[in-house]
This record gives sequence, structure tokens and C-alpha cells, in this order.
Amino acid sequence: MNTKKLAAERAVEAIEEGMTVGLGTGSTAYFAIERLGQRVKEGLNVRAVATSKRSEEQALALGIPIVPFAEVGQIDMTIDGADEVDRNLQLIKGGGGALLREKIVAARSAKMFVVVGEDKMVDTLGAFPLPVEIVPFAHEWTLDALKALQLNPGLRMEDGEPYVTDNGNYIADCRGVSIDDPASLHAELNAIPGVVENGLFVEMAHTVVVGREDGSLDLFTRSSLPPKSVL
Ligand SMILES: O=C(CO)[C@H](O)[C@H](O)COP(=O)(O)O
Repeated sequence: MNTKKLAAERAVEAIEEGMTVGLGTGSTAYFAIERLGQRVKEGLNVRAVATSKRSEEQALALGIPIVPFAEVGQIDMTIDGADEVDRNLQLIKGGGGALLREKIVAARSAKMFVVVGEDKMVDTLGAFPLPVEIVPFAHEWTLDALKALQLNPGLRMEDGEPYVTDNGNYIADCRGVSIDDPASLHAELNAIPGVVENGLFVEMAHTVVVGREDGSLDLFTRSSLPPKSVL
């Protein structure tokens, strides 16, 4: 069973005529974009913004209109994947390196739908390495600051070179950290000069759609978090 596809396609059912939609990044978001492309071909009228170059290219190839950010007030809903989801619907994201754009888009969204296979659900965040986006300038010092927090950072590499994000930054993956208090760690990380953003998405997911191996779906909604009005 393709649990990612199952969850992604279910979330796309929530998209309504005329909505502005945020398109996430990764192999699960890929299925959401594919399904949205089908719905657009069937006549659904939406406009979208994307969280990465690759999602934007996929959307454009499917005929999903991508609009400039300046033309978007509030995004009605964003659909994105996650690397881990805990019981409180807090997330680790950024395995695909798009965490900064994903967080900017999620923050502008009335609702963030997170789509995952059941293997992503955890009791405590941190088995998946926490990505932290850092600027290249003096990145060794930023890594030192992460080490001082006992976060075991490692610079993400690609073909023997530091991996470079769509924003021209590096990623430090922090391994083996059990994250009992995501909000505190989020604040500590973003207080380090050189850190641009981190992969903890705290109180951002409204609905988590979980695809299960038996073909069933679970929807978890944060009742305490009403749709945001971001403007
Ligand atoms: O945060 C992300 C990219 O930056 C992805 O949403 C996350 O890595 C999950 O990816 P996938 O759907 O491929 O498992």
C-alpha cells in the first residue's frame, strides 16, 4: 500500500473551488500535486504557490497556475509532508531541504494539512535528524553553537560538497536528540546567529492525514487551533 499517496490524495479532496493553495515539497507532496493537477484538468479553478523549485516545476507542468507571492494575501490551505509527527501534531520537516520556504508558506496559510504514511508517527520527535538551515558564512561557528547545545550536528553533503538549499544556505542535520519540548528547542535554535530557521514546526499543523498500510486513513485535527487569519 502506498500510504503517502493515500494520505496526499485525501487531503486534496479538501481543496475547494477558488482557493489559493500552498504546495509542499517531497515524495508525499508530489502525490498531492499530481492529484491537484488532475482536478485542475477536470475544471477546478485554483491558484497556487510552491515551497520549492521542484514543486513549482511539477505544478506548472500539470497546468496548475502558480501566482507571484505579491499577489497572494492569505493562503487558504497548504498541503505538505513531514519527516516525523508526534502526538501533539508537532512536526520535524526539512528532510528534503525545503524547510524555510515550507515554514514561510505554512505561516501564511489559514490551514496546514500534513500528509504522511503511518511510519512517520512517533511518540517523541528526534529519531529523524532535525534539519537546521544555516548561512554559509562562518558556518563552522554555527555548527559549534549547535554542538554546544549537544545537538550532534552534521553538515548535509551532496556529491562531496555541502548541500545548498533553494535559498543558497546549508543544512545541519542534528542526530540522536530526543525532543521533549519542541517549542523551547525551536526558540533556542533560532536565537543562534547564523541559524536561518529550523525544521521544528510547532503548533503549525491544523490537520494531519495519516495513510495506513491496511488502506485506511486517520485524520487528526488540532481543535485548539482554529483556522488562522494571517492578515
Ligand atoms: O520537509 C520536507 C521537505 O523539506 C518533506 O515534507 C519531508 O522531508 C517529507 O518528505 P517525504 O514526503 O518525501 O517523506
